[in-house]
Amino acid sequence: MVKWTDFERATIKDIFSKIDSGTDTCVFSPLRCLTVYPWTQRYFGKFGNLFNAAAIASNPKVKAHGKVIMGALEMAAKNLDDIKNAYTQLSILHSEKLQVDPDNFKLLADCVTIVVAGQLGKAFTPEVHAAFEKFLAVVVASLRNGNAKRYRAIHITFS
Ligand code: HEM
Repeated sequence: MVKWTDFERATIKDIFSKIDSGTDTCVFSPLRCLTVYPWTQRYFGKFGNLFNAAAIASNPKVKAHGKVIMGALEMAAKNLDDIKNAYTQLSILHSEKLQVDPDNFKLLADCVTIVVAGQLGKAFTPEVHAAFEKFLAVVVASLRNGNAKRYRAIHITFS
């Protein structure tokens, strides 16, 4: 079980109170991810035009998906003591249905960090960064969990 200090709990809560998931700001993390790591576009065939940074930035489906991702991160922040269980369905969805290479989770998490750092400015101190990095590491590990189960199952089948 992950242990959180009072400072980490307060910091994560504070960050989500400062990020307004109703605004365009939360859109920047998938936008950045799809632009900087273009291979991630392959999972979003249904999203239409992702041809270049301008197309990605003006794509309404990317915008909507940014809010969906921030919603999932807020859900993790509200379930700090059991993110793994809170993410069970999401993890299975990404592993079994969407078949996302789990290495991509860390890339998106890094994009979220950059966006949050930009929004918080000077308030994003090294200590705040460390707390948020730990939070995202737990989110990424919880999302990877479905894959771990899948590969264990494959291993059992073939051994
Ligand atoms: C911090 C990491 C991530 C979080 C919190 C997250 C969260 C979510 C959520 C909440 C959904 C909607 C699930 C539903 O409809 O029930 C979703 C869908 C999806 N995610 Fe992720 N995701 C993450 C990373 C990624 C990455 C790295 C990729 C691919 C590179 C990806 C690809 C997708 C795709 C293709 C969908 C379906 C989109 C659609 O058809 O509307 N996700 N994700």
